Amino acid sequence: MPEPVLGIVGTGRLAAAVGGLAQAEGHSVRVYEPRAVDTWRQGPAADVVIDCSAPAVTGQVADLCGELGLPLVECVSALPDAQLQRLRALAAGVPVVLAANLSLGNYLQTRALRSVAQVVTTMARAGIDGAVPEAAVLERHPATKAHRPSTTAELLAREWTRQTGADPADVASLRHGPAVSDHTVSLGWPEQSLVIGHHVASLRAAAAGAIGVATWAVGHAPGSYTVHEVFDDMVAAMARATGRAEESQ
Ligand SMILES: NC(=O)C1=CN([C@@H]2O[C@H](COP(=O)(O)OP(=O)(O)OC[C@H]3O[C@@H](n4cnc5c(N)ncnc54)[C@H](OP(=O)(O)O)[C@@H]3O)[C@@H](O)[C@H]2O)C=CC1
Ligand SMILES: O=C(O)C1=N[C@H](C(=O)O)C[C@H](O)C1
Repeated sequence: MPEPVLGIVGTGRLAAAVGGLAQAEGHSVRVYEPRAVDTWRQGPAADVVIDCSAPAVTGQVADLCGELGLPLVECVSALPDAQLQRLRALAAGVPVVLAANLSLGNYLQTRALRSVAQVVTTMARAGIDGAVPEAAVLERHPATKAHRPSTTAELLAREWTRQTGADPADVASLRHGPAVSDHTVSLGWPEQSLVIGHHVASLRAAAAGAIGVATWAVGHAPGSYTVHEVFDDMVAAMARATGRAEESQ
């Protein structure tokens, strides 16, 4: 099968990082300018769409993908419920990957957090008092970031709650400093603490994930996937290909 043409919606920082890396890796790219929707249906379509724009644009992106049957990698954060519902409806016909954080480090951070949560909840069920620590999430982005908290911070908090049944004590935001982001989960017991942190210095981290996930989405069945489900699937395929036991989730 020929390499898919990657459609990128956006002209900002993330779009530039995805487009720059895609071209450096030899992918064909079509840019969909978010303020020129009337041009989107002109010329040959892409094979998959990577939305790097803004919540105001997501409905039009979903319309395009629905009409042309194109898989969608949705990278925009802080989507309102109405947009998320629109994407769920779209997923009946095409693969839709919800990808609020595309970096490998966030995937590993989330898996590490889940692993810790599973151990301490097992200890708590066995009757060990105080096994489950108090959690807190702190995210930092530059002052230019549009909303707070980041969707990534909300997802880390939700993962902790899902695994332990306890909400983090706080999900806090800091707006200062350089690109791109820091996400820190602090776990505190009275006598000790554990910090699971992830620092991103370049949007190339997200761009690499976006290109891999978009390529995965082409040819996959319609449905709604999280980016971490896609990474799980990729890791399982690598484990099979290298003859190792499949990754346990
Ligand atoms: N999934 C991930 O790993 C990552 C996700 N993100 C998320 O991706 C999104 C984009 O981030 P970033 O590239 O830094 O943002 P930028 O502000 O640099 O770019 C946003 C893009 O959307 C366009 N846009 C914004 N508002 C509108 C509007 N109302 N109508 C039409 N077009 C609009 C902008 O056009 P114009 O310049 O003309 O305003 C620009 O092309 C954010 O939601 C961010 O949180 C960011 C990094 C990583
Ligand atoms: O705006 C950003 O830069 C980022 N936004 C995403 C989020 O809100 O979770 C992911 C990452 O933090 C970069």
